[in-house]
Amino acid sequence: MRIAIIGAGALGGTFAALLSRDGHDVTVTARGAGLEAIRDRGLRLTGGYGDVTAVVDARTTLAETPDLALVCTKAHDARDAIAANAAHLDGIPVVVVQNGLAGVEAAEELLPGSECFGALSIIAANYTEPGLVRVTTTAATYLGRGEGDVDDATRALAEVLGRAVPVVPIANFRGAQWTKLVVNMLNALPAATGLTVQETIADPRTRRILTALMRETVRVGIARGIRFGSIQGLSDGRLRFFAALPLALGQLLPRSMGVRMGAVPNLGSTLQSITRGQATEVDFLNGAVVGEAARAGVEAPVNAALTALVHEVETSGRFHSIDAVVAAVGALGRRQQ
Ligand SMILES: NC(=O)C1=CN([C@@H]2O[C@H](COP(=O)(O)OP(=O)(O)OC[C@H]3O[C@@H](n4cnc5c(N)ncnc54)[C@H](OP(=O)(O)O)[C@@H]3O)[C@@H](O)[C@H]2O)C=CC1
Ligand SMILES: CC(C)(CO)C(=O)C(=O)O
Repeated sequence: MRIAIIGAGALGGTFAALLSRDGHDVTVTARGAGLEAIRDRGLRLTGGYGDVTAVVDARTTLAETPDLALVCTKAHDARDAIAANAAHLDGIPVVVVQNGLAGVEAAEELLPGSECFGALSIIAANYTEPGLVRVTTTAATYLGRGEGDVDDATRALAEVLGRAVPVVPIANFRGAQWTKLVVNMLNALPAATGLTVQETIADPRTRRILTALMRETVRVGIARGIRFGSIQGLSDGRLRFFAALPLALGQLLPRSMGVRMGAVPNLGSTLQSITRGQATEVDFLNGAVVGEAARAGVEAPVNAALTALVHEVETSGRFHSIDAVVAAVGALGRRQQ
């Protein structure tokens, strides 16, 4: 199959290399140093899925219409990247591989002739240097669309992609985006402090704030009438139970996520943007929780505080100490026993 990957960074690079290894004819779009490196040395993947050097067609925008495309940019770059390639994307199936709640709707709006799907990946991939990606945790990617059952098109697509990388078709994709949003509460604290995800879970002070972030997100989802979709053992029932627990007990949730993630240090995709001096997706993650809370007429103070802290790091280039983060959000967390 001719498959295009729009945005060959950490996850896009992972999918491009693994789909190329599976025999597909892969084109990637990239820019700057990434584009140069992929053209010069191929797309290099290392870590959990083995070592692959994929020779792929790399360009700034597509020159031909592929059979299938995966949009793998960060959320804030997705609209521009889709628009720049719309002439060759509109009409073909498009999978938006993206965290947050907004990705699939944006693609549907910009590509009215396409069938659009969403993919929620639990893979942890580190864009180590231009053109080089290291997979630090292997895990499933969940594919779906809408709120209903798995349809035939989703099942067929999952089968094609699943030959290259583990892909699970899921029902209630919309609800699963919310479940992934809860998982992505792992991202902001590393971006605010420079700690890895594992260090964030290990430290009792950051783990407590992380639990408060996750619990607040589930409570906002409930206030918005969301039925959480099942991914990675997290179901609607389990999340509702978690949201009712006191913070001390709720900490079992991030702890179990840390165990699944394993020991290879994971920066998370938001801290990776910071280390590259780029804008982050925080407005689409913690910021989205704040926006959804406002729509439900409730508050999300811990998510609001973390959104502000990450924006401060984006601007100053300096991480906050754990003590400073505790001072900024600790009082909020303590109020929410
Ligand atoms: N990394 C991970 O482990 C995981 C990430 N995710 C999610 O997957 C999505 C992608 O994240 P991730 O792979 O980490 O992001 P990256 O920033 O590593 O990769 C995105 C790539 O897209 C490129 N890009 C952006 N706009 C364009 C454009 N217009 N044309 C061509 N290339 C473009 C970027 O280039 P440049 O470098 O120049 O900005 C970058 O290389 C996010 O929503 C993230 O939250 C989900 C699970 C795990
Ligand atoms: C699952 C996790 C936390 C993997 O790193 C992720 O989605 C991200 O980094 O954005």
